[in-house]
Amino acid sequence: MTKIKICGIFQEASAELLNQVQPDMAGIILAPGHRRSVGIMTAMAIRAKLDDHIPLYGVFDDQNVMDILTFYGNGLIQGAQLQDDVSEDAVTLLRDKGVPVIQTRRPEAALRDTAADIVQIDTSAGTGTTFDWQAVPPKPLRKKPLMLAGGLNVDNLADAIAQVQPDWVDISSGAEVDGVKDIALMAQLVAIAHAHE
Ligand SMILES: O=C(O)c1ccccc1NCC(=O)[C@H](O)[C@H](O)COP(=O)(O)O
Repeated sequence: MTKIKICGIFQEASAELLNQVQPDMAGIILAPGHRRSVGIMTAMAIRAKLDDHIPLYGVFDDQNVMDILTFYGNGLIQGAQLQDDVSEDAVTLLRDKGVPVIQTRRPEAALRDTAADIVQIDTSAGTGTTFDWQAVPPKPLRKKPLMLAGGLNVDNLADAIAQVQPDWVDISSGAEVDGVKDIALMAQLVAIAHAHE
C-alpha cells in the first residue's frame, strides 16, 4: 500500500469529504499569499472537522519556527511541511522539539542529508506540474521515506507509483474540479494509492 496525503485543503467542507475517503494525511497551506492559504480560524475549523486519526500537516515556506511550534503545541497541526528554501537548521530544531517534518526537495537534491522524517520530491508547490520521474533516485539509495508530489492525478498515479516506488504520494490540484476538492477524484486517488505497493 502506498500512503497518500491530500494537500491544499482550504474549506471546512473539504475536511468532511476527507473523512469519507480516508487519506493517510491531509495538508493545509499556512504559508500566506497563495490561492489555498488558510488563516488560523479556517485551519482550526478544518482540524476540528477532520477525523482525529488523520494527521494535518501545515505547509510553510519560511522559517518561522516559533509559529510552527505554537501551531504544533496547541494541536492545530500534527507536523510541518517545509519548502525547499527552509534551512536544515530549522528542520533540526523542529525535530529536536518533537515536530514531525516533511522536507520538500527538488529531485536533484533528493539525497542530501536531512533530519526530516520524510523527503518530499516536488517542483510544483501546488501548481499541478509534473517533472521527469526518472530524476528520482532509486529506492536502494534513499535514506528516508520518499513522498512523490507534483501533478499527480487519477490518470498518472498508478504509473507514477510503479515507476518511482514512493512510500507516499501527495496530491492537491489533481484532487480538484474547478479549483475545489472533489469527492469522486479524492476517492479514486485514495483507492489507486492504497491498491499499489
Ligand atoms: O498549494 C499551494 O498553494 C502551495 C503553496 C506554496 C507551497 C506549497 C503549496 N502546495 C503544496 C502541495 O499542495 C503539495 O505538497 C504538492 O506541491 C502537490 O501539488 P499539486 O502539483 O497541485 O498536486
